[in-house]
Amino acid sequence: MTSAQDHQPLTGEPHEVSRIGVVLVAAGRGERLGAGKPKAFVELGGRTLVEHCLRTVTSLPSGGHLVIVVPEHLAGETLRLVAAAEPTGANWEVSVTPGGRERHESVKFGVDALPEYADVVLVHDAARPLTPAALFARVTAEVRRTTDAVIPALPVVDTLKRVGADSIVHETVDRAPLVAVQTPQGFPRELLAAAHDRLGTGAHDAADHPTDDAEVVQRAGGTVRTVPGESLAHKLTTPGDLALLEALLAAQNGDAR
Ligand SMILES: Nc1ccn([C@@H]2O[C@H](COP(=O)(O)OP(=O)(O)OP(=O)(O)O)[C@@H](O)[C@H]2O)c(=O)n1
Ligand SMILES: C[C@](O)(CO)[C@H](O)COP(=O)(O)O
Repeated sequence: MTSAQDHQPLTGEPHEVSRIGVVLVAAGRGERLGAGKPKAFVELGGRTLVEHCLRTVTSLPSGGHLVIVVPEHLAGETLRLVAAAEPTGANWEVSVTPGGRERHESVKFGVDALPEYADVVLVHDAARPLTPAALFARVTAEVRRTTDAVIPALPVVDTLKRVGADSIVHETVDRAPLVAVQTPQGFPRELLAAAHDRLGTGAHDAADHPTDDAEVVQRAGGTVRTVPGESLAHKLTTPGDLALLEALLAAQNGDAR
């Protein structure tokens, strides 16, 4: 496992140095959205979330391998979406693999499906369909510079309160050291793979599920750094987020005209 202390540059043959692995996790059920279908296959501006992410990732000039992790029964549909996607000219291979019951299992299956050459791996939620390509590039550059785990983060802007089960406010929480984190989260491949191997895919107590890969790496002793996140990387979780993302997309399209 690449430890946090190693700090060796990630090098290899010239062709291999720049190509990355991206795991797009899209195998969730989308229960909080309640759209009647898995969230990653919901449409935003006429395209599924999977298609939005596919277009962004395959526009990245590094090239590499994108593995899309989906519910098993939607693997065929996903392959059709990939086949129908406009070519980007970048050097990307795309594959599709079935996910697991929990997010961390889906990530592990995705990492296992990547080719050997992918020495840097980005894990991205399909639920963040408008994430700009610049954020993928920012995270990748910081992983290569530091050989640590790197996650995008935004400052928390609301006043925060700790509330009891009785709805009574107990205290105001100092927000200064708190951030809200996003994806893509980037890792030296060996660090991520070893941390997921250590966690395993067996049944875990629901309260003990890591909600992101940075947590998986931290549990294995790795260092996690932050880079500035992007408001466009907003996550689709509830129906209210869909309206917000539609508005962001419309503003983006308006800007492009
Ligand atoms: N077993 C799972 C669970 C989640 N995900 C993916 O992880 C990302 C973040 O998860 P979340 O927003 O929690 O999505 P869902 O699990 O689909 O949502 P919910 O918890 O509301 O069911 C999503 O892109 C989702 O598709 C996954 O690939 N496999
Ligand atoms: C990974 C993640 O997107 C980071 O913000 C997020 O933690 C996953 O979704 P959840 O809503 O926390 O399950």
